[in-house]
Amino acid sequence: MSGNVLIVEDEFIVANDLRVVLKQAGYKVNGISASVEEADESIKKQKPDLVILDIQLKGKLSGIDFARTLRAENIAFIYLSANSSQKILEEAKSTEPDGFLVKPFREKDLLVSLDIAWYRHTHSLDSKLRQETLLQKQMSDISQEVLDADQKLLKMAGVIQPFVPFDLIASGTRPFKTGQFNDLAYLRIGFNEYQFLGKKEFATILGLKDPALAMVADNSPIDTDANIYDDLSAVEMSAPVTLQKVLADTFKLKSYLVLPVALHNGLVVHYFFYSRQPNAYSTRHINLLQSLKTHLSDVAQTGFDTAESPALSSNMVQPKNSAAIFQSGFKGIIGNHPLLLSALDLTMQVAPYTTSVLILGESGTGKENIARSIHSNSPRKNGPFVKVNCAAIPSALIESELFGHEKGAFTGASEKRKGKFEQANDGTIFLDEIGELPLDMQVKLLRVLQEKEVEYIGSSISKKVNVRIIAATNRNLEKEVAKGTFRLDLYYRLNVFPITLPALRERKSDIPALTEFFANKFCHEFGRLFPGVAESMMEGLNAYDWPGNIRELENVIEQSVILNDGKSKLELKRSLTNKGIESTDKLNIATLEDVKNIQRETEREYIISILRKSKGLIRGANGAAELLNLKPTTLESRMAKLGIQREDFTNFTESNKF
Ligand SMILES: Nc1ncnc2c1ncn2[C@@H]1O[C@H](COP(=O)(O)OP(=O)(O)OP(=O)(O)O)[C@@H](O)[C@H]1O
Repeated sequence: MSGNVLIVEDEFIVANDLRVVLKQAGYKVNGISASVEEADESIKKQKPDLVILDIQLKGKLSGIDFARTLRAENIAFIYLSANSSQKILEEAKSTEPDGFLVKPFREKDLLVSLDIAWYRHTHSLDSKLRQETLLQKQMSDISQEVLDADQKLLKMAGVIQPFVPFDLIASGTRPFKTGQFNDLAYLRIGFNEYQFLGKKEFATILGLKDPALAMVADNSPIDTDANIYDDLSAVEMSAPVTLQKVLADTFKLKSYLVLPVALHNGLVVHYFFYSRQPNAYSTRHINLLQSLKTHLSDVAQTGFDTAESPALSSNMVQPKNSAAIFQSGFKGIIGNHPLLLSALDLTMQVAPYTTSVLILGESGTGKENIARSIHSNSPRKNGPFVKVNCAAIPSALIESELFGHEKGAFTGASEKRKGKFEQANDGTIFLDEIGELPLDMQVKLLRVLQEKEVEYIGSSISKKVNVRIIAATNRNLEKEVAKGTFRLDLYYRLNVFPITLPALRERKSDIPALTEFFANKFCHEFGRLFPGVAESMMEGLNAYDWPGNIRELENVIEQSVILNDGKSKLELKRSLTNKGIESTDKLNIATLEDVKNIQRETEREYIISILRKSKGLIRGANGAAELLNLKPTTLESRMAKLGIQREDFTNFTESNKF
């Protein structure tokens, strides 16, 4: 990058040093400001491409305050601070900086940080602009289609969702003429699935007949401008019962945004975007919606240009059985909890671009599935998807594994070998457990990210690669940065587009669908009919906290299927209650491996007890396979996995010990 830089720093010596280094590197320095007031003046006179921003400044306002102005103006900025404490990092992070530099810093670090910041800024800005242009086009197409109002609103909901995420979208004329309730709404029930709510449905769901329905709607505040309500309980105070309050109670909504739009016939239609997240909306959303006002007005024109809405006769879009929610475009991803859907929105938003993605979430939350979805929804889908588990490769081999080696580069390198980056050429590389990468490898990875080329061990020739990078970790990388075990520059480079996956305990409403999905899968795998899940088991699954997330649930269901007799409903074979968690604490369960060990042990004990009954007989009448209703070959392979030997049970007597 070479462009205009503004330095906002109150220590003159540091600021002057920066100016010299930047000039030598070919940047134009717009000026030095020692306070937010000075910096404000400066950006009004000449807009810089990038700002280097000290956190502690002269005057009342800090760099963090100024960062909000820069964000609103879309100017890239890097923080400069003598303090990289967790608290400052957290506060600074909330302003979405393009980089962070800790004083004292080396000249090289400064230049690398500027490069990374510019990359991050232009990439996210570029992709935002591209997407918003596409949104304008889609909205214009929808407004011109010949469709009923409810169908137009449905289509619009689908295209707006990634930009203004909502759980419920509604539109209706305001102010109300009593008796003419004509709101249309869609409740989000899947990634691309919405349930229609018209007058009839509102009346049923809210338990109100028409005059009451219209009265409740009339009680609601009528906004003349776009507005955000962060706290739906505050709305409750302003009127006895409002439509917003009833909707919030019914659908557990926490915040909403309202946008009034004038129609050609003089009526005003209000669009409402409701979210289950508190503080879900900001002026950024309002600005975007304002830019779509013409299309929003055209869309509403169809439905609200006469007194009676044609959509009132519309049918409800039937929700699918909640037990079988497969999200379209996402292979093997089950569930429709709003937190999961938000992560899927981000996945679809970023998929078409080459932007690096960082997937965050506890172990077993489905990070790999998301990485695969990004790849399969990208233009690289026909290219390779190469997974590297950074935690599983011995540190001595990581470099050759990632970048390849020449023949004879080290002892044992008898052949020239391509590294994973080259194998992933024209496709995607998925760096799982990136938090485990040793520091020296982090430097090398940063180089690949910057130069887009790899160097084999034992060779000085670089090779260009065209690879999209997706990284994942279950660690808190900011903490690792503060501890000094993860490089700040690499963190910023990877963190261009973070996607956080919820833990299973945060999306418990998805447990029944996941349970049914896994139970079906394992019954099919073991050649059994699926007899259903016992109510007691479902209660146990819902009450548990799932430290191992979906992977642990999958293991528990597999175990229940194996240990089930194939006729009765599935039962839990070990206690999963929160009491169980206390006891697991006592058992010192710290990792997923500990959880798996307990599961293995339970299964082992159960199979042993059956083998005792059958006196070591596996096949035939009264054999263990029959008692367990398993194929003998399946039982034998489980026994081999669990280290159980049949011979130990032939001539079994009570004195035998295991
Ligand atoms: N939404 C989902 N629906 C159904 N199955 C899922 C879902 N998410 C994950 N799984 C399954 O759960 C298991 C664990 O998922 P995955 O390996 O992607 O997790 P992870 O977060 O990458 O774990 P780790 O951090 O340990 O690498 C896999 O078998 C995966 O197929």
